[in-house]
Amino acid sequence: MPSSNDTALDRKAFERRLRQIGAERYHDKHPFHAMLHGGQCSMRQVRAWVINRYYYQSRIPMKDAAFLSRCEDPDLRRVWRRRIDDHDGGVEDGGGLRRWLRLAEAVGLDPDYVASTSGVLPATRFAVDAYVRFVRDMPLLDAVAASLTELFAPQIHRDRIAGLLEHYGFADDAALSYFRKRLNEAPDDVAFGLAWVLDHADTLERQDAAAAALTFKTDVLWAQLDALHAAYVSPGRIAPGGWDGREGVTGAVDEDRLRGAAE
Ligand SMILES: O=C(O)c1cc(C(=O)O)c2c(n1)C(=O)C(=O)c1cc(C(=O)O)[nH]c1-2
Repeated sequence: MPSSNDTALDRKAFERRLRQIGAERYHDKHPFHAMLHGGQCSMRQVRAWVINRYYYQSRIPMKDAAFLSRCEDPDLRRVWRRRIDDHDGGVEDGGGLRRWLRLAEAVGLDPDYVASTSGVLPATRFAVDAYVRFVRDMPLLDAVAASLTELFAPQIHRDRIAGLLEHYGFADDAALSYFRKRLNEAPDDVAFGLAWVLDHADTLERQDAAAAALTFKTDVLWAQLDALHAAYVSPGRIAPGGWDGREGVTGAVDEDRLRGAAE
């Protein structure tokens, strides 16, 4: 929402404006997350989330590469390039993407199937691709501001670790290593990104643009969960091309053990 006068907010007030967007719109408020963290998801629903969310993960380093390709400031590039490393990692150990595939294995999915991204819902693709395009095409301020949903991510990662450990038999340290690692990585990213946005959004017009970018990003995240919920919870209408609940499920998984405490 644009401010009511044409004077830029001071840093503290503008930061409050940004945080308010998260308080109202971040996807931790989506009913799918309540189901997931509360142990109400079936293994089919957990797997659908793992498959679709991988698409988001896989595009994050691509959007960061798009960002770097447009960035003329070596100091900004030096800080930003670490984000690609966080997700892609080195040849031996891999990074966040490989850790996500460990989660895929733990829930009884073939990691190659998940990495192929076939079975991703069309609406998930549209939402995530829109984020990559946004970062490629919009001013750098908007692109950095869009990444600031990560301000709100550590709490959702903590809730997820606790909720999955409590409710699902598949959850252990290896399966959840993606989220634990993000708890260390995200705070540095977000401290830098927030300071950069506060420094550069020095007119009301820029503050409005940054707030709109962050709002857009909350839509990207929310739309992914809406797609998942409509396909695999209610009304259960899977778009053509969406995962059918069987493909990529590894043969010898003991469903009861994976579901564990949630049964
Ligand atoms: O689990 C989540 O809810 C969640 C949310 C977000 C986010 O807010 O965009 C990110 C992540 N996780 C995440 O793990 C991650 O690496 C990440 C990078 C970015 C970004 O926009 O650059 N967001 C997020």
